[in-house]
Amino acid sequence: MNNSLIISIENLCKHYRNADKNALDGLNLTIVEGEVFGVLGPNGAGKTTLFSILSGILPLTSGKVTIAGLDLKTDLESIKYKLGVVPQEIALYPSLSAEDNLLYIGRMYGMTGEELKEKVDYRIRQFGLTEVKDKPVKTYSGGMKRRVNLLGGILHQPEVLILDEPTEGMDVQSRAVMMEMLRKLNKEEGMTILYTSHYLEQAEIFCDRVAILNHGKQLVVGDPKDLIDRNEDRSSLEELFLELTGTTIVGS
Ligand SMILES: Nc1ncnc2c1ncn2[C@@H]1O[C@H](COP(=O)(O)OP(=O)(O)OP(=O)(O)O)[C@@H](O)[C@H]1O
Repeated sequence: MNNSLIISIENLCKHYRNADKNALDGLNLTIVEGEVFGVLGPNGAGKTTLFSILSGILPLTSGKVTIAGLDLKTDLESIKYKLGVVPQEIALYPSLSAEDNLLYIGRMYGMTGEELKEKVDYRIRQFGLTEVKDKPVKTYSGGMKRRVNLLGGILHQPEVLILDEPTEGMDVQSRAVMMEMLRKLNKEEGMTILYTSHYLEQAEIFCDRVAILNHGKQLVVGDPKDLIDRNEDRSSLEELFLELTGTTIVGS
């Protein structure tokens, strides 16, 4: 990990029409290249809103966001190629195979021919999907579909990977496989990862830094171990989360 800034969020606010308060209320975060950054918070804290803005799905109300030096307001088209966005829902055609789904996604990113084929083959081998690659996705286990879904988000070799609850609803074993894939992408390929999870134990181990949000504001940002150690009576991120938000996280 080096110290170059890859995402900068300055005074970001989001106000939904007819809402009585801001969903994001003056958020300031910086994320450096190669970092694994966790955005944590109870239901309604603003995590999905933040990720939707960073992914270009939702417009921001005010503030400034840059990704890889590009301004989100004016350079969205170029940013699209720097970002890999992996939604929680499976964004695949069920009757197509993993290979055909990935070829299709690759073409949407402008890849073609041998280059595309090689990239798809490589990812399929790398993440242990060779045996099932020709079978329709609808015949896969839930965990396997989520793995293919992830591959769809990284085929174009993004600099930043944005994941909303990548292991939500998975069994323990599939969760471990998914986390190992993400660890590889971060450690071996240097992908910056921005992720949210309800699994605080997982976030504590996986993240270089976390931000805990509530009501659209950041309550604390830092290395989870340092944050926990600031109070010697505290022994986990879960305890810190409870202290700050007054709630245990739903879903853990
Ligand atoms: N389309 C919308 N219109 C109005 N208000 C919205 C809309 N989407 C979200 N909100 C509100 O914005 C706030 C932040 O919601 P958001 O979904 O970003 O939170 P979250 O942290 O992702 O929650 P969860 O963990 O439940 O997914 C909440 O108060 C929510 O009710």
